[in-house]
Amino acid sequence: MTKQFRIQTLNAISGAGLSRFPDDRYDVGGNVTDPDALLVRSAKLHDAPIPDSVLAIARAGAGTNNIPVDAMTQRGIPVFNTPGANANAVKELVLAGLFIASRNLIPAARFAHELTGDDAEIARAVEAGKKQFVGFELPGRTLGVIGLGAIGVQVANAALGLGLNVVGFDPGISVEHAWHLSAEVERAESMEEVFRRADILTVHVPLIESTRGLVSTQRIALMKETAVLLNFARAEIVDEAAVVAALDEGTLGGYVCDFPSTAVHKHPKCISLPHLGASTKEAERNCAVMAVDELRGFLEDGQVHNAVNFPEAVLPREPGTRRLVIVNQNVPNMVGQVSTLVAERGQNIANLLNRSRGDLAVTLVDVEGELGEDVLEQLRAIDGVLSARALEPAA
Ligand SMILES: NC(=O)c1ccc[n+]([C@@H]2O[C@H](COP(=O)([O-])OP(=O)(O)OC[C@H]3O[C@@H](n4cnc5c(N)ncnc54)[C@H](O)[C@@H]3O)[C@@H](O)[C@H]2O)c1
Ligand SMILES: O=C(O)CC[C@@H](O)C(=O)O
Repeated sequence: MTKQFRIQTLNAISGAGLSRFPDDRYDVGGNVTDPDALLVRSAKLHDAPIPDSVLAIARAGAGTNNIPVDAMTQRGIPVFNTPGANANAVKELVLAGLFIASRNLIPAARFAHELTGDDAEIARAVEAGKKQFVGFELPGRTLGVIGLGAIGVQVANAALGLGLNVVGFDPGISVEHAWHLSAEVERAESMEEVFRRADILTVHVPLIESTRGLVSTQRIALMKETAVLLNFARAEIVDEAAVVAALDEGTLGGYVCDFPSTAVHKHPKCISLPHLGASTKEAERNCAVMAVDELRGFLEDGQVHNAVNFPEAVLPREPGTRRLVIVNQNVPNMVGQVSTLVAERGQNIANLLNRSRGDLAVTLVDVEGELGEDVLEQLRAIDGVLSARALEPAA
């Protein structure tokens, strides 16, 4: 039996999320063809053809740099992500990164793993060898945080609890995140100030053109020679060649990241983890649940919540009405043309919402009576309309 919606998953997605797609109406899986929506984690979509059937894409995670967002915007396709859903998991790994760096835990564990002999020989080797792993304590040191969004705020607040001084920089901090940031976090006047002052510096910005290579040769040159750089955001935010050069020259103390590469994974002053930031059961569940709910909201009701390229557009369904979901360019007279078209058919509009963001707008129109393919064709023919769908009355 053909089901109403088809969802193609391009990564392993937590069953806690997938089970929220009602089985009688959704076909879900990796082999689904002609999908209405794609559900991904880190799968790279830039070079993959995205079928014409796709109405929406959801990223079960924070970063959307693996998705061609601008091209999707041109096609009128919303790209959803799951803000904050994995922030605690990343915060915990960043804290682990702090301890890994401050106490030389990975080389120390490697040393212990390699010990040979009986217990007495091991005990002697331990006492002789441990001096090479002497670390430092955190209270009184300064953590620099660049990017105070869902993750950066949690990292900053937790670091205060460990006795660190925290200095942060984020010129675009949201009101919501500012509310959650401790007043004890000092606000830096510039990014360079953070690089200069940090004993440990951590980056929590998205990978976009303006943040690519943000940790550059010039900025690393501002850092203390003993400073440690943490990168649990994206590999490309850091100029790896510059980091390796600074580590080799002794002008940077260490690099802990979530992104192994040929440049760093075997370097004696680098620790890299295999992109584990969001890999907890809790984060995988939170992200999957949020992403599935966002897709269902859009497919079933035309609602837009947490899209990175679309305006928020949330309008409860008007009982008994059919809903037009129109994605259009944000230009004058779109709503006028849509409502005229409906009125000329002698149909009443029970409710209407028009929301815009940049060059794009979403128009939801709840209409009394039938809506056939003819009205959709007329809507799609309006200059500036990118897509139009009609939804049956809500169950
Ligand atoms: N390692 C992992 O598994 C993992 C998991 C989750 C997120 N991430 C990465 O971490 C990034 C941040 O996640 P988040 O949930 O905190 O996102 P977020 O959107 O809540 O926060 C990002 C913050 O960065 C700020 N920012 C942007 N450009 C900046 C700049 N040039 N200087 C200073 N601040 C800037 C923004 O204003 C925003 O407040 C994601 O985009 C993703 O790439 C990695
Ligand atoms: O899905 C993952 O494992 C990683 C997700 C992470 O990189 C993100 O941006 O949220």
